[in-house]
Amino acid sequence: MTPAARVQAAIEILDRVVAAARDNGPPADRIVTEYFRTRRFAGSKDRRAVRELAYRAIRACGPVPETGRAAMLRLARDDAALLSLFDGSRHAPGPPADGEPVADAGIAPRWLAARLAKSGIGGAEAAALLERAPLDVRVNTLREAVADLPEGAEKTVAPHGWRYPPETRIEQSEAFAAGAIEVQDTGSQLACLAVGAQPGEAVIDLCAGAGGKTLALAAAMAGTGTLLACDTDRARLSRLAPRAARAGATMIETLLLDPGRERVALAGWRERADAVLIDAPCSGTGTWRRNPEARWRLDDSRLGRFADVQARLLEIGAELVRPGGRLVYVTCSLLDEEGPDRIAAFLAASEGWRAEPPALPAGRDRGDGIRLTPAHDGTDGFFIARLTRV
Ligand SMILES: C[S@@+](CC[C@H](N)C(=O)[O-])C[C@H]1O[C@@H](n2cnc3c(N)ncnc32)[C@H](O)[C@@H]1O
Repeated sequence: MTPAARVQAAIEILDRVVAAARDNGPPADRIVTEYFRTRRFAGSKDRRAVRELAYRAIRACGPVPETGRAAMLRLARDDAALLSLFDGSRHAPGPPADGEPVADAGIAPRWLAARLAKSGIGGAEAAALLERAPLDVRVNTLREAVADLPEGAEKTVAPHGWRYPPETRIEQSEAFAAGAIEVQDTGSQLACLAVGAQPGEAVIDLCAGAGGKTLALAAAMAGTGTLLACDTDRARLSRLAPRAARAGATMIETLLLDPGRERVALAGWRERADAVLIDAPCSGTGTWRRNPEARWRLDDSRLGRFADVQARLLEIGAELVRPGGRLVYVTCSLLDEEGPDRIAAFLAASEGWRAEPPALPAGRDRGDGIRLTPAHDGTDGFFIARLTRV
């Protein structure tokens, strides 16, 4: 593909990303994969270049752009070489017309940028939300003897964490195939550390998804004790078993929950868990480095629904903790309404709980918990609170 044809391809992808943001369609990475499935002529260098261009344009636009072309023109405003490729030649985008719409720059749609600012995320903190994320891995202590760590890593602050440059193809390494390493952001590793899971304990991962954090808990527990992974999403939860097998985490049990009837399925666990992790569904404002188009999918009512689910999950999780046990609440959001405000409301409404923010090697206090941010900690954005049942 010529450089100009790559720009046109990125514009076509952006059109699909914009439509998907409006209609709750697939995420950008799936759109990119789909786009190339029917365009076999594009080589791997073309694909990488087109993908990179599309993501740069997504990051450059604050509000949802009108079209893919308007998004690309925003990027081209500050990039003369890119603008020169709008030349109307074969497979190239046509030259910009006078008065043609150009998307607005910014961190996020205005209302959302204002919410973040109210939560103390503005300026450099906000800009860092859109930087390219590094590639972090966690050495799986259940399997670490099986294969060497691939070269090129730097140690992170997480006890078993290492960092690679973003373009590293870690999934092709022997260590990955052998289950000796897991791809996991440092912030996510620290959220698991906050649980303080010990060998032999009974631990519940209430929102386990495909088990990213469950596997870290299993390693912290040295593969012993009881570890129950729950979720309401059958497809996600079903991805856990093969991952657990690869990681050598044989003690994990899974439990598919029926939304609204979680308490029924978990009745036998009341007041039995040493620790419950609630990695709650949230807006994901802390993970825009990886999914920058996610900021175009939020609105006020969606945020309100997240807050309701978070409050409910806190109540459900709290009932499972034994006296003296820990309840750890995590969101990958930097909005106070999904973090400190939820914990403050829970503590105000519930007796017998004490906030005990975990001692982590990164982060800053925020409300009754700890906040991690890309700018301050080099991690995805997280809020992590630990409560003890007294
Ligand atoms: C942030 S994700 C979890 C990510 C996962 N812990 C990991 O580390 O990869 C939140 C999860 O909560 C699940 N969820 C939503 N509502 C739930 C509910 N009522 N009970 C349990 N899980 C729920 C979603 O299906 C989603 O997988």
